[in-house]
Amino acid sequence: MAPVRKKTSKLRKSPKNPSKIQPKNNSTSESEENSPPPAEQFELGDHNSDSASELSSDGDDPLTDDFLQGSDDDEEKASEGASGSGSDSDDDNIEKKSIAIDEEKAREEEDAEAEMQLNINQESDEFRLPTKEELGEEALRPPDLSNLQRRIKEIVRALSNFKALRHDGSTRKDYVDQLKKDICMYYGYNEFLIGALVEMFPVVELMELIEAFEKPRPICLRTNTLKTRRRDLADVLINRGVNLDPLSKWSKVKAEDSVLVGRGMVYRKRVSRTLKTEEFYSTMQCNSATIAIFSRSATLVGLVVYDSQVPIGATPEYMAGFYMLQSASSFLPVMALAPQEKERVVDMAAAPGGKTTYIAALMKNTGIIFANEMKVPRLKSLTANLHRLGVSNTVVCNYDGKESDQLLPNVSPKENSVLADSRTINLSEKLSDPVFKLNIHYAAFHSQLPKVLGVNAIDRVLLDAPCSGTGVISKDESVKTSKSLEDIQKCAHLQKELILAAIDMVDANSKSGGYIVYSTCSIMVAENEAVIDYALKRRDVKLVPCGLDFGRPGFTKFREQRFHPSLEKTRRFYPHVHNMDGFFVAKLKKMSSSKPGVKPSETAEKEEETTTFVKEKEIKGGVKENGNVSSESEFKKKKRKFSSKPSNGLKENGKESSESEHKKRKKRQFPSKEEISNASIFFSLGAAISTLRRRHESIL
Ligand SMILES: C[S@@+](CC[C@H](N)C(=O)[O-])C[C@H]1O[C@@H](n2cnc3c(N)ncnc32)[C@H](O)[C@@H]1O
Repeated sequence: MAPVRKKTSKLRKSPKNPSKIQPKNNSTSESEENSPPPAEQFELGDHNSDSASELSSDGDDPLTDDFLQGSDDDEEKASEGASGSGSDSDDDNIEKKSIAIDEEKAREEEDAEAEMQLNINQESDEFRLPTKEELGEEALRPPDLSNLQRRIKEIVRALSNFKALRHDGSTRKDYVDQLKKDICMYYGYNEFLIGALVEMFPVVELMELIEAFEKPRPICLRTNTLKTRRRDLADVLINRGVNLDPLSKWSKVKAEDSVLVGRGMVYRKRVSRTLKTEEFYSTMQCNSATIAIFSRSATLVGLVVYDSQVPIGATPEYMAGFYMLQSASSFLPVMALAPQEKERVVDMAAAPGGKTTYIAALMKNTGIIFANEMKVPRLKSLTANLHRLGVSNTVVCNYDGKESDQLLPNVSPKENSVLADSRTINLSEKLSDPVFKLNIHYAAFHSQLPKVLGVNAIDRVLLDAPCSGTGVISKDESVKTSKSLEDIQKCAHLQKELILAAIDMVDANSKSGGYIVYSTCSIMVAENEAVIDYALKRRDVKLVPCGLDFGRPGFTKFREQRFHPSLEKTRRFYPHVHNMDGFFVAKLKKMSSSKPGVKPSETAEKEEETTTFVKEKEIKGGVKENGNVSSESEFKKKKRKFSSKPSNGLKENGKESSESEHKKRKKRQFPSKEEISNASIFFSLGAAISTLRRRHESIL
C-alpha cells in the first residue's frame, strides 16, 4: 500500500477543542478533531481494516506521523525542481531555499494563529439551554438525533469552561440535567444509570466512557499452557492463514494511554511510544483473521483478535482446548490471585470457567481447585470448559457461596441434610463416567460452600462476584436500561455476604497463600470499594497491591463516602482508558481468623438487624447516618472498648487466643496438600449419590 503523505503544515495545525465529542460512528473526523500529536503520538479514527485503501487516499491519513521524515525530502526535491538544474551557484540555491522555508514557516504560523483566533471566537459563543417551551415542542416531534448530538457537544463544552461559556440565568445543575436527559435519549440509557455515571466522571470523560461503551472490546484468546505453548499455537494459526501481529507488552502502555484494537477497527490514542511502521501496517492491511499477541509475563499468554473471518470459537484448535476465548479484563483477577502449585484454591463463582481454567493452568494441574457455581444450568458450560482444556485438578461444586444459616427455599430439607449423612465413596470405582475419570467432581446438592469446605481451609479464594455488569455495556446493551438503584443495592448486599464467606474459608496461616481476590465487572462504587471497605471493618484482613502494573487506583472518597485509605491499592479498569471492559480488582491478605466485633455467622442483612449492630451504631458517635466514619481510628477504639468482654476464646482486642484457634483448627482438619494431590477420586456424597447421578446426567 502506497501511503499518502500528509503535508507538514497540516500537522502543525492548531488544536481544536479536544473536548468536542466525536459524532457517533463517525470514522473520519477524529484526527481532525484533536490536536496534532507530538512526533511519537498517534491519533487515529476508527477504521475498518478492509478500508485500508481509503486510508491511503485520504489527505488526513492518520499514519502520516510515519512519514514526517519523508515530507522533508519532498520539499527539497520540489524546491530543486523550481530552481532548475542550471542555477547560479550552490550557495545561492541554499540561500533561496532557506528564504523560501522561512517564508513558508511564517505563513504557516500566521495561518495557525488565525485559526486559533477563530476557534477562540467560536468557543466563546455562549450556549443557551432550550427553554421549557422549546423542550415541550421538541417532545412532540420524533427525536432529532443530530440536534441532540450537537446539544450534547455544546453542553459538554459549556460545562468544561462554565465561567466563560455559561448563559446568564442558567446554573451548572440546569446544564447537567439537560445533558443527562439528552444522553439518555441519544444513547438509550435509563436515568438512574446516567445519574450514577455523571456522579463518577467529569463530563468530558463521561462522554469518552459512553462512546467507548458503544464500541466492541477486542476479543481475546488465552493460550492454554496445559496443552500448548503460545509459539506453537501461533504457528498452527498462521498455517491456517491467520495473520499474527505481535504487539508489544500490554504493560508497556502507560495507564492513561490506550492501545485500542477492536473488531474491524484499529486506532491508537495518545500512545506514548512510536509504533513501528511494519507493525502498524501489518495490522491495517490484514484481510483475513488478524491476531495481535500481547503478553505481560511469562505466565500470561494472550492473543487479541481484532479482525477475523474464521470462526475463532470453532477452530480445531479451539475444540482441542488449545485456547480459551475470554476478555482481556478477565485475565486480571487471576493474575492478582497468583495461585501457586499444589495449593488449595476456591473459585467461588466459577461458571463458565474462564478464570478457573486459567488458575488450573498456572497451578499446572496440581493441588486442588474447588470451582463453585450456584446456578445449575451454568454448570454445563463450566464442566465442558474444564474438559476441553484438560483440567484435572478441579472439583466442580454446586453450592451457595454465602455463609447464611438459611436453607435455600427451593431445596428439600433432605438435600440440605445430605452432608450430615455422608460417607466417603471412591467415585472412580462407582462411576464409569468420564467426567469422574478425569478427576472432575460434581457435587450436586445445595448447601453452603463455606460449611462444606470449612473455615481456615483454603490457601487462596477468587471471588469473581455476581454483579450488575455496568462495566460490560458494550457486550450487553440491556444493562443501559435494565439496572436500577435497587439492583445495585441487591448486588452489593450479596457481594458483602460472599466476601465475608470467602475470607472465612481462607487459612490465615497458609504458608504460601492466605489471599482473597475480589473482582467484578461493575464500575459502581457500591459494588466495589464499599464492599471491600465493609470487609476491612468486619474481618482481620488488609489490602495488598494487586500486582497489576496498570489500572486506576480505587476510590478512597466518593461523594460523601470515605473509605479506608488502603482502598487506593485496588484497581479500576475502564474501556475508554484501558480498552478493556469496566472492571474492579482487589487483593486482600487474611491476617488472622478473628472477626472483630461480629458474630461468626453474620450476614450483611442480619448484621443490620442485630442488636450488636444497633449498639455499634450507638457507639460510633463520629459515624454519620450514611455509615461514613468521621474518624476511623476513634471508631475502632470505641469498638474495642465495647467488645472488651472476652467470650468464646476472644481476646480483649477481639482476636482469638492462639489456644482456641488451635483447637478450632484441630477440630476441622483439612487434608494436607500431599494428600490432596495424591488422592484418587474421593468425594463425600453419601445419600446424595443417586441425586448426583441423575442431575449430572441431565446436565451432560
Ligand atoms: C461474574 S460470574 C463468574 C464468571 C466466572 N468467574 C468466569 O470467569 O467465567 C458470577 C457467577 O456467580 C454465580 N452466582 C450467583 N450467586 C451466587 C452465589 N450465591 N454463590 C455462588 N455463585 C453465585 C452466577 O451464577 C455467575 O455464574
